[in-house]
Amino acid sequence: MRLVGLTGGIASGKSTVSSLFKSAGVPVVDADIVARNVVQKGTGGWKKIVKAFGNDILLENGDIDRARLGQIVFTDPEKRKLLNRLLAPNISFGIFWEVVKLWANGCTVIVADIPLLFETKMDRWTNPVIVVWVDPKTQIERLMSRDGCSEEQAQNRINAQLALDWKKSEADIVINNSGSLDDTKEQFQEVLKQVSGPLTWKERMVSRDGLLSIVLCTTAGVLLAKKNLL
Ligand SMILES: CC(C)(COP(=O)(O)OP(=O)(O)OC[C@H]1O[C@@H](n2cnc3c(N)ncnc32)[C@H](O)[C@@H]1O)[C@@H](O)C(=O)NCCC(=O)NCCS
Ligand SMILES: Nc1ncnc2c1ncn2[C@@H]1O[C@H](COP(=O)(O)OP(=O)(O)OP(=O)(O)O)[C@@H](O)[C@H]1O
Repeated sequence: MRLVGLTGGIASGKSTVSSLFKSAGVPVVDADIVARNVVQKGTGGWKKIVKAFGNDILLENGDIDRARLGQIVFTDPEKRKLLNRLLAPNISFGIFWEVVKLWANGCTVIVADIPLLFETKMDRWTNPVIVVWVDPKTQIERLMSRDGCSEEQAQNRINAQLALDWKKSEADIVINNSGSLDDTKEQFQEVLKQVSGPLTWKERMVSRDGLLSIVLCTTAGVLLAKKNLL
């Protein structure tokens, strides 16, 4: 199985590229969705947040007030570290579980869209790593326009992550999303070819069918050896 890492900076275009993967039939695990699910009302993640940040962090219906929590953690690095530390195990396990489900269904190429792939060192699990890059001016403009936030708020969010240029330097594949959507789609076609190329023998071994073959061959080998010995 090939687990492709897809990352970048906030509003650099990860979701845009992951939609292209989905349209091409490649399954995507979305860490932002996992991160939302693990803090649903009553879950372990929700309890940890309420304990650490107090009842003030809740909306009237008991859900986490994401806008409020965002305001806190994107302006206070210590609070952000605390939130990250609390949720990291839940999020990594959630991502792992989504991958296992796809693996069990026989998927051989899976994309993991993880904004904090490098920050959480999850890049160790993925190969290749795709970084969706955008120039700083376009990034801040798109972020402000999508989230309706001020330049200062947008900059705080950008500063909460490792520098996008550094991520670019660590990437196996870079998609430059500073231009038009068509431009990105064109680059994507090349990336898709690379990512869906033939699996290496190691990747074949860890795919579901590869592992099943190993188990079957080993069992057959043991049975044959036993028969010969008797
Ligand atoms: C702070 C929260 C409540 C803000 O919620 P909101 O709905 O406004 O944003 P959303 O979850 O859609 O995230 C938008 C983007 O913000 C960035 N981001 C989110 N959390 C973080 C973080 N802890 N540090 C840096 N950037 C972050 C990512 O690029 C993400 O794609 C929320 O992002 C959260 O709970 N974050 C902690 C969980 C986490 O680490 N998520 C990232 C998954 S790897
Ligand atoms: N090539 C493009 N041209 C114009 N707008 C774009 C392009 N790519 C993305 N956008 C817009 O920029 C915004 C950010 O893109 P997107 O949501 O894909 O980023 P993201 O990296 O997934 O963000 P986040 O880190 O917050 O999850 C969106 O409003 C999207 O529609």
